[in-house]
Amino acid sequence: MTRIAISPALRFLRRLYRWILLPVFALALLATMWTAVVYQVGQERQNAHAEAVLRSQSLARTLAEHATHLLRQTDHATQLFKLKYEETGGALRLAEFSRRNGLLDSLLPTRLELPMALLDAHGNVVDSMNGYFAPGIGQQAFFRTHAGTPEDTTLVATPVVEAATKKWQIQLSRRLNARDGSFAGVFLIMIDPAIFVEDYDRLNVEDLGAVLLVSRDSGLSTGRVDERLIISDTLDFSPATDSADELLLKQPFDAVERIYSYRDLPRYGLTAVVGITSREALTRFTHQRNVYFGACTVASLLVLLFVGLLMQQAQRLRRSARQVSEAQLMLRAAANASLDAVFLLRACRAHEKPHPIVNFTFADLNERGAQLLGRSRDELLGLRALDVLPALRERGFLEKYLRVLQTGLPLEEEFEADFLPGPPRWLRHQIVAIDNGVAVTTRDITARKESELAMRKNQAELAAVNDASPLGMIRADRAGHCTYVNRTFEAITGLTREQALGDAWMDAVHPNDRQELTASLQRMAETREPLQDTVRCLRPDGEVTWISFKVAAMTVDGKLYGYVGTLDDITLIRKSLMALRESEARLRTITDTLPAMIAYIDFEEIYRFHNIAYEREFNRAGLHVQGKTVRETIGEERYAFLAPYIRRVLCGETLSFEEEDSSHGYERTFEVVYIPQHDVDGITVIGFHVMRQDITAQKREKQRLLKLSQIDALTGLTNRAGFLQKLHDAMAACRENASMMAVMYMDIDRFKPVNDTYGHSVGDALLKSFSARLTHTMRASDTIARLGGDEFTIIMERVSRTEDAAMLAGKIVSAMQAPFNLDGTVVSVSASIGLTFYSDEDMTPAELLNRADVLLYEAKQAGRNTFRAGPPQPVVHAA
Ligand SMILES: Nc1nc2c(ncn2[C@@H]2O[C@H](COP(=O)(O)OP(=O)(O)OP(=O)(O)O)[C@@H](O)[C@H]2O)c(=O)[nH]1
Repeated sequence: MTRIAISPALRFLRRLYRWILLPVFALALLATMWTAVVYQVGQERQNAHAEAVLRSQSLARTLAEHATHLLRQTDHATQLFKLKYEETGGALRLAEFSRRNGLLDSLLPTRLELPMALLDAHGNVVDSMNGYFAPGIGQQAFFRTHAGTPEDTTLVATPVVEAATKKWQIQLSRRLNARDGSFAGVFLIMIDPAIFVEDYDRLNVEDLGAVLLVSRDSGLSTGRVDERLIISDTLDFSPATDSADELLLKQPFDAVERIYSYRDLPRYGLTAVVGITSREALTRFTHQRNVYFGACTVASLLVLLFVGLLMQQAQRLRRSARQVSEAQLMLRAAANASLDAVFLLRACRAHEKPHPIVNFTFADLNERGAQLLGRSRDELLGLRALDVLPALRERGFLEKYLRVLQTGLPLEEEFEADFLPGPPRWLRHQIVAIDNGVAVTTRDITARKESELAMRKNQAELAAVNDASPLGMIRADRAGHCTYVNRTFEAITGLTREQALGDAWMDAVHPNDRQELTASLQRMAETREPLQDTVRCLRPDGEVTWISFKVAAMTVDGKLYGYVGTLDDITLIRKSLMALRESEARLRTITDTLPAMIAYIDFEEIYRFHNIAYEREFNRAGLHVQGKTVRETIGEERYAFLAPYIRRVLCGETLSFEEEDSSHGYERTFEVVYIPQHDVDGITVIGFHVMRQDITAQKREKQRLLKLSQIDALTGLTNRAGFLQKLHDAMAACRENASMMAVMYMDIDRFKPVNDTYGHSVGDALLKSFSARLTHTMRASDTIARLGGDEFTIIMERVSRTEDAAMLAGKIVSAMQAPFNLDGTVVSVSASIGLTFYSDEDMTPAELLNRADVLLYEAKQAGRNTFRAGPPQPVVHAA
C-alpha cells in the first residue's frame, strides 16, 4: 500500500483543524448557550420589570383611589357643611360640625383633625379649628372665585403653607350662600397629603417602598418610605420611554432603586406615585437569573470539562489511531513482504432463513495474494471470491472454508492449482477461522514440489539405474553386513535380496575363495583402499561363474559408515577371451603361411600386427616394427610416398597401388592393398590392414606381354594398338608442353599388284623392306607404326616447323621410289603420304588420324607418289 504524500502546510492545517475543532465547537456551544441564557434572562427581566410596573401601578391606583376617596369625603364634608350652614342660616359652627359623632364624623375620621376655617363674605375668618389661618386668606384667589361665582363647586388648591419646610396642604373650599342666595362666605378645609401616604399599611407596600403624592401645580412631593416622611420639591419624574405607566426618577432621593408608577388625580391636581424596590420586585427574577447563570456556568464548566476530556480522549484516540495505523501499515508491509499470499474472506449470507453462507468477499488481501489471482488488490477488494474464482466451489474449497468456520479447527493442505491465471502450480494453504470469515494463507510450493518430484525421480532413476545396471551392486554397513543388493546382483549370484542381506551374501562365494576374500576385505577395512579382484561364484544351482568385483569404503569426514561394491559376471568374457586368443592364434598361423606381407596399423600409424613374412622383410632390412610408427620404420623418403595413401585409407578408402622398393639394393615392385578397419559403428576408422605382395616378376612379364601386344609381327614396327597409345600420349604431351607434333599417314601405292604378281611372301618381304627403309629414313625418336596391310603411320614429336616435317615427307616419298630387291625379285613401288600437325586443338587421336588419312587420300588422288600436308582440303568428289 502506498501512502499519499501530504505537503507540510496541508498537514499543519489538518492538525490545526483537529486541534481547534473541539474548542471551537465548545466556544460556539457556550456562546449559544450563554446568548440564549442572557436573552432569556433579559426577557424574564423585562417580564419581571413589567410585572413590577404593573404592581407598582396597581399600588399607585390604590393610592390614588385612597386619596381620591379621602378627598371626595372631604369634599362631601364641605358640601355637608354648606348644606347645614345654609339650613341653619349661617349658625353652624365648626365645633358643632366636627363634634364627636357629628356631621363630619360620619364622613371623615375625626382623628384626622383636618384644619378647617369658616370665612364670612368679606373673607374674615369667622371660625377655624385644627390650624392657623392667616387673616389675609380672604384675599386669595379661591375666595375671590367663590365670591364671584354663584356655582356650588369645590375649588381645590395646593398652597404652600410653610415656605421654610415647603409643607403644602390640599385646600378644598366651597361657597356658602345666605338664605337669599347671596354670597355668605367660604368654608375651607385643608388636608395634609401626608395623610394619604401615612396609611402605608393599606397600600401594602413592602419595606423601602416609596409612596408619593406629587402636586402638579407646585411640583411639591410628599411621600413616605418606611417611617421616613419625605417632603421635597426636587423630585423630578419623567415618563419612561418604553412604558407609559412607568416613571423614572431623575434624581434619586436615596440609594434604593425602585420602579415607579403613577396615577393622576386630575380633579385634585395630584399624581399618586408608588415606587416599589427593584430588589423586591425582581427578587424572583434575580433568583431565577442567578439560577440561570449558575446553571449556565455549571453547564459551561461541564462543557469545558467535557471538551477537555474529549480533547484528551481525542488525543489518545489519535495516538491510538496513529499507532493502529502504523501497526496496520507495518502489518500491511509485513503482509506484502510476506512470501505467502494472505486473504481475509468475510462470509456472505443468504437473505432467507437460516441465512446460510453462500459466498465470501475479499475483505483484505496482500499484494502477493493479488498477484496470485492476477488482478490488482483494489480491484479485488469487496468482490466475491466465488465469483472471481468459480473453481473454489467446484473444487470443494467453499466446503472447506465452511467446515473451518463451523468447527473452528484450522486446515492446512497442499494441492495443485490449475484454475489460477498462469501455469498450473502447487500451493499450500492454511485456512483459519476469523470473526465472520476465514483467513487463508497461501504459499506457492511449486519449486519445492518440483524438487521433491525431481528427487523422487532421481531416487527412482537411481533405483532403476541400479537395477538396470549390468553390474551387480552391493551395499554394506560399517560392520560388513549387507544392507542392499540390486537385481543384477540377484541375477549374477542367484541369491534373492532377502537371502543376500546380512552375512548371507558370502554363501554366493565359492567355498575355495571365501577365506582369501575375507582376508582381502579385512585388509581393505584397515587400509580403506579400494579392493579389486576376481572370485568364483557358486550359484545355488551348482553352476560356477567367474565374478570380477570392486569394493570401496564410504567415508564422511574420515569416518567409515559402509561399503559399496560392484560385481560383474565375467564368465562369458573369460570364455570370449579364450576364444579370441584361439582365433588370434589361428589367424596368425594362417597369415604366417601366406607369402604376402600382412600387417595391421592403427590410427596412430603404429604397427599392431604383422605376419612372419612382414617380419622377415623388415628383419632383412634390420628394422623392428612392433609398436613403432610407419614413419619411424620405413624412413622419411618412403613415408613421403606412402603418406598420401595412408591418409586416404584412414579416411575410409580401400586402396590398391604399386610401390617401387629399392631398399634391398635392387628394384622390386610391390602390390600394396590398404583396407580400412572401422569401429563397431561402421563409420569411424580405427586403423587399416596392409597386404603387401612382391609382384616384380609379374610386373616384368606383364610389361613384356604389353610390349608384345603393341608390335607388328611382320615388320617389327609398332602395331595399331601401340600407335594409338603413342598417339594419345604424344598429343597429351603436346598440350602439356605447348609443342607441335606431326603425324604422317602413309600407304604403298599399288601394293596389291605385287601380291597378285609375286605372291604374298614377296608382298610380305616388300612390307619388311619398306619398313626397314622407312626406319632408316626416320629419326630414332620418331614412332613408326604399321597400321595394317600396306598402311604406315609416323609420329614426329617436338616439330619446330611444319616445313621440316614436309621435307621429311618428301624425303620418304623419294626414298620409296627406289626399287626393292626382294631376294632377287626387284619390285618398284612408291608411297603416298598425308601429313598433318597437332599442337593444342581439342580433338581425339582418331580425329587427328582421320585428318592425316584425308590428306593421304588427296595425295592418292593427286596421282600417288607424293604427299599432302596441312589441314586437309575439303574433298570434292566427282559427280
Ligand atoms: N603379302 C601381303 N599382302 C597383304 C598383307 N595385308 C594386306 N595385303 C594385301 O595388300 C593389298 C592392299 O591393297 P590396296 O592398298 O588396297 O591396293 P593397292 O594396290 O595398294 O592400291 P593403291 O593403294 O590404291 O595404290 C591387298 O591385296 C591385300 O591382300 C600382308 O600382310 N601381306
